[in-house]
Amino acid sequence: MSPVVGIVMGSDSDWPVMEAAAKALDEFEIAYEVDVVSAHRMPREMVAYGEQAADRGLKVIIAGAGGAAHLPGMLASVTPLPVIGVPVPLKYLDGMDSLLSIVQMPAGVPVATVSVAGARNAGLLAARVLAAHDEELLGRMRDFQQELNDQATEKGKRLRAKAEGTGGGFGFGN
Ligand SMILES: Nc1c(C(=O)O)ncn1[C@@H]1O[C@H](COP(=O)(O)O)[C@@H](O)[C@H]1O
Repeated sequence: MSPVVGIVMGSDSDWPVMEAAAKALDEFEIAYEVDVVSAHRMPREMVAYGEQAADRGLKVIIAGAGGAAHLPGMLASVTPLPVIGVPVPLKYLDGMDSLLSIVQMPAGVPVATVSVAGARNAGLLAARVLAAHDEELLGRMRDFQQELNDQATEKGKRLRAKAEGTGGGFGFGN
């Protein structure tokens, strides 16, 4: 299967965070590619990647970067595809620098920014974008959401049982 999602990052040091996006796509059996593409360190290659992405068959780009994280925004400026930005936290500033570098895009150049280190949600959001035009994938996303619902309900049940054991505990669910 040829990749429909491009997962790119400013450095291979971002992979421990970005891996969660790949895992989410694996769960939905969505084909993706992974690469290092840095706006700062390899600007010409970055522009080429963004310009060619749609013609190569990609439908969504997930771009993660840390610090002065210009990669997601720069990619969004050269591709018509949806770009999801992942702020990668570095040693200093707890990812606030990455978040603010990605989230405040000028009007006309959107980047869908997820939370700091929120690569799993980036993968899930990419799956939802693809599911909008894919009934089968949409069904799997619904199943996934039901599973989340069931898990949360189960957690509530366990918590109430535990609280009842200590003399307290009540809830609206049964
Ligand atoms: N933010 C960017 C960009 C960019 O935005 O083009 N290129 C690399 N980087 C970031 O620099 C950090 C440190 O990289 P190194 O670990 O290679 O020194 C990484 O988080 C990377 O995403």
